[in-house]
Order: sequence, then C-alpha cells, then structure tokens
Amino acid sequence: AVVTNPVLASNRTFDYIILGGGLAGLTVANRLSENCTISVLVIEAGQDNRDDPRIYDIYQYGSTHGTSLEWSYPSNGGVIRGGRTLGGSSSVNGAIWTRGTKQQYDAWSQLLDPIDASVGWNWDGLLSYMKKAESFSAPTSQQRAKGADYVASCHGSRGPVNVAFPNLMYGGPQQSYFASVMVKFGLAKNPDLNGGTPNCVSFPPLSLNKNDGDHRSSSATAYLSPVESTRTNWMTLVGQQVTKIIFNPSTVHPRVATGVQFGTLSGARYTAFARREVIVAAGSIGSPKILQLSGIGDATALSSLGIASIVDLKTVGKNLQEQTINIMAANTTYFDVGGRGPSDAIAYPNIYQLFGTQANAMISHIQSSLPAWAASQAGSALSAGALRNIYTIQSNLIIAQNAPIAEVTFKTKNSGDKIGTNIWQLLPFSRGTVQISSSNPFDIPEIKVNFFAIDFDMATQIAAARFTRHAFQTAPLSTLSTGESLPGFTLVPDSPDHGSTANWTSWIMNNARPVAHPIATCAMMSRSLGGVVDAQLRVYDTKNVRVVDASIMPIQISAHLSSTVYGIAEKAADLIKNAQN
Ligand SMILES: Cc1cc2nc3c(=O)[nH]c(=O)nc-3n(C[C@H](O)[C@H](O)[C@H](O)COP(=O)(O)OP(=O)(O)OC[C@H]3O[C@@H](n4cnc5c(N)ncnc54)[C@H](O)[C@@H]3O)c2cc1C
Repeated sequence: AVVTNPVLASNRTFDYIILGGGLAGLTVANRLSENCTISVLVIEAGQDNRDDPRIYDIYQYGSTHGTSLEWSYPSNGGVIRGGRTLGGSSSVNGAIWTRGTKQQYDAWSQLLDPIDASVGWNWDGLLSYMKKAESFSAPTSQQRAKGADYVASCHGSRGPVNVAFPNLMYGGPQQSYFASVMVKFGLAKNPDLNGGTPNCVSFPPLSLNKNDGDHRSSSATAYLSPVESTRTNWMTLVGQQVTKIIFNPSTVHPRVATGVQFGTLSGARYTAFARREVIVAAGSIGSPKILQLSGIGDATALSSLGIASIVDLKTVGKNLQEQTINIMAANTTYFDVGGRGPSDAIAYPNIYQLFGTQANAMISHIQSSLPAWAASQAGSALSAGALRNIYTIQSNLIIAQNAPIAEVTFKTKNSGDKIGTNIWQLLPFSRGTVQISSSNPFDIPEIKVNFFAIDFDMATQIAAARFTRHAFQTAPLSTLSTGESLPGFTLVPDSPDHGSTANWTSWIMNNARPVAHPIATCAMMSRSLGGVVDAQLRVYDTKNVRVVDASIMPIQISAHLSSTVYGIAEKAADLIKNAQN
C-alpha cells in the first residue's frame, strides 16, 4: 500500500529498502515483491500525485515545471529538473520512448573489468529487459498515414509500461516535410528508434496508454497501481526523505548496511531496518547525495563536513554528464497541424551529417585533443588517465560507429503558426560533479554541470543550430516557413554557413539549459576507471548497498533515457533475485 504515516515503517525490518520511488525504484520494488515472502519498503520524498492531471495528462507536459512536483536542482548551467512525486521523473517527463545505439550499450561492458563481461551489460543483454518493461501498441492505419511506424521485434508486448503513438498525434504536413528535409541532409528515414540504430529521422512512440485517453504510463501507474492492493509485502511510504544509510559499525570490509534514516525538514527522524539490502534509487542527483551523507564518498571532503568515512570512494558524484538544450522556432503560414500532439519527429545526425565538410577537421581535433580534454576535466573524474580511457571509447563511438551526436526534435505548436526544434548535443565530453556542501540532508548539493567546458560540445551545439536553420530554409519545410523567429536573424545574422560561430556561441550561452538527462554520478565502471558500482550494481566495498537508477549509466547514449533505465531496473531486479539463492 501507499502510506503517508512514517510510524508505519519506523523501527520495522524489511528484506529490502528502496530509497526513492521513481522510475527505477518502483520497477525494482515490483519485481522483488513478486515473491510474497519478501518484504519491501520504498521511501519516496514526493507525494502520490497519480490523480493530478498535470501528472497523468500527457498533453499537459511541462505544467509540473517549477512546481512542488519537481526537484529544481540549481547548477552552474541552470536548473536541472527531476520528478519529485511517486514515479519520479517518469511521472513528469516528455514520455518519448527511444534507445541508443547498440555499440553504446556494448561499451558499458568495455568500461567494466573483463571478468564482468558475462553479466551482460551490453545491447543483447539489455534489450530483453528493456522489452520486458514494455507493452507496445502498434500504430493504427490512421496513425501510420501520419508517419507512425515500427519494427515489431524492437518492442515488448507484455510488460507493465504502455507504449504507443498518441491518439491525437499530429498529422499535418509539417512533420513529414521535416523528415524529407532530413533525408535530403543524408539521414535515413527509419521506422523505429528502439532497435539500436537511431542514426536516422523517425517518429518515436510515447509511454502512454492509448486505451486510457493517452494517459501517461509511468513507473507508478505501470508497476505499482496494478498490484498495490494485493501486494501486502510491499509498503510505499511517501512524503519522507531518506537522510542516510546506517551501517553496522563492527564491519569494516565490506561494509554492511543495516537500515536507513528518513524524515522531513521540520519533522522527526525515523529508522527502518534492512534484513537483506539497501537499494539506492534516488536518481542521478539524489543517489550520490545519499551516499555522501552516509559516509560513502571522498573521505577528505566528507570529513570537512563532519561526516565519518564509511567507504573512501572519491568518485561518488563525479563523472556527471548532462546535455544542453536550445530551442529554435520559425513563423509559418497557416496550415492545419492535424492533431494536438505530442508526437514529435526526431532526427539523430552523426558527426559526418552534422559537420558536413568540416567533419574530418573535427575528427582530427577530437583525436588530438583527448589528452588535454582529459587533463582539464580530471577534477570531475577519477584522474586524467581514467578519463582518457573513457574518452577513447566515447570518441570511437562517435567517429567509427556513427553514434548520433545531436538530437533535433521537431516541434509543432498547437496554435498552428509555429514550427521549431529542440536541439541538444548528446555525447558531451564536459564532465561535472554533485557534491554535498553541508551535512544537512535537506540542503541542495552543489551541482556543477560545466557545460561547454570542452569546445567540441559547443561546436556540436552550434552545428545543430546551423543544421536546424538550414532545414527551415530547405524545401519542402521552407514552404511552410515565413522566417526563423528564434533566435532570428537579428540575434544571429544569417550567412552562407548559416550564422557565425561567435553569434551562435553567444546566443547558445545565454539560452542553453539542462535537458534533465543527468547520468554517471554513481557510474558502473571498473574501479580503475572511477566506478562507484560494480557489474552487480553493488557499491564498491559494501556488501549490501546497490544503486539502481540512471546514475549508474557510465556514458551518455544517443537517446531519451527512460526505456534504458527501465531495462537497467529490470535487469537489476534479476541480479538481486539471483543473489538471494
Ligand atoms: C522534465 C523531464 C523530461 C524528460 N523527458 C524524457 C522523455 O521524454 N523521454 C525519456 O525517455 N526520458 C525523459 N526524461 C528522463 C527520464 O525520465 C529519467 O532519466 C528517468 O526517470 C530517471 O530515472 P531514475 O529512476 O534514475 O530517477 P527518477 O525517476 O527521477 O526517480 C528518483 C526518485 O527518487 C526520489 N528521491 C530523491 N532523493 C530522495 C531522498 N533523499 N529520499 C527519498 N526519495 C528521494 C525522487 O523524488 C524521485 O521520485 C525526462 C526527465 C525529466 C525530468
């Protein structure tokens, strides 16, 4: 059941305590509680808002921004959003359902010790779990006529999360015109963004239930709602923030967690005990914060805050990779947009398509810059040497494997007079950190995203902006447009190469904000590369503390994150179950 009274969990012992009832937390809780002899407690800081239309009505996407339904984490690159409600970010996100390239998932195994390769952190090993989460509805003939398409083998059919094209999807000329311009620019038009080959233009489905008025399908509605009245072995406590993990003081190596503390800013503190494991699933900002508050992190930094070291693990909160979004738009002549959305077409160009004749120069620049980039970002990683090894894998994906480096989401405004794009560089080399600066668990940690610390990241954002401007000017899309309105030619004058680097840089710097895709702050990597968790998602030097959420992803993927995080959580649940035997 979902409860609000902390006394119901206080001083009780559960087999598993899951910290955070977000996307990953509820997924794991559901799978572990399938066994009725196993007891599970989920502690979620937000409330249960499943009945709030701002949560369930996908057409109201954005109405939670800036409200108490979201964390608004300040960073040195703007506010990072995250769901602060049951279901976490899956309850407030844009619901776009896509996956990265096969090779990007395969790279996760390369970042682990060779002995861990058999655990299956690769495309083949994760696809079945991503599909396990999913129940896909094929588009109707009407939706297909509007551009929706799919490849059946990319999708699951019996999972909890409903994935479909919205009933009211756009059907005007705008999206197909955008797709044809992308084809002119050299991108293939692929039927499905979920098959590990996203270097294309395509129409993604969304995590929504088309048989329920297109209502959002979140981890809360998918994994909790169907079983909450029957699974008496699963308690979800909302409105309580985890303040720290408690360890058995007599264990030294590996450290054994015995329970957690939780409470509210003005209320009492409580303790619940874990018989088996503590599973941290508080997201890429919340999870490193909890570990650090518990004494797992850089011992020197923690001791300066009066926090005793449990595990001196310097990379907790490091390796942060967030992306940067800019919004572009064009005025249009009147046309019927043919629906209400959301149903955006997305283009994922690779380095050759985005940089065109400049691609080879950019590749040389990457190859010759890796050591200097690694040295400059070393403070946000384990070391320059470790980061250089990670960068080598990352750059290989970009240069040799055609991993898309930018997302260009084509947006339709319902008023029918505007088209636009959201653009973001997908695979930043800039690295950041999440670090608590006080021992008060209700203080926000210091977050440095360090956007554009590496010049390639800015070059990619500029190239995506030029690419969009060029697309607005190319037929047939140009036949709808009466001129770019954002940024427009006053702020960024046009030129044969679609705007100068100086003008684009200044506009991007003034307008870029975080995408809300933070990852890697508790990265699953070998210790020598600066990992925080091993291939079992266990925090190094602990016996029974795992991290299961987006923070374990070691490097960015060319995709939206939710399908992948569901796959991580489904796979983690099996790893945890296997450890029970
Ligand atoms: C605005 C927005 C738009 C997005 N759009 C898309 C999209 O269109 N498609 C897509 O695939 N992905 C999208 N994403 C990304 C995707 O939703 C996230 O990557 C994913 O939900 C991360 O899952 P998680 O389990 O790591 O964290 P979350 O789902 O964020 O869950 C973390 C949970 O932990 C809770 N928590 C944190 N600290 C504590 C604490 N101390 N005690 C108790 N609870 C705590 C939080 O309240 C939250 O419920 C978007 C994200 C956002 C924020």
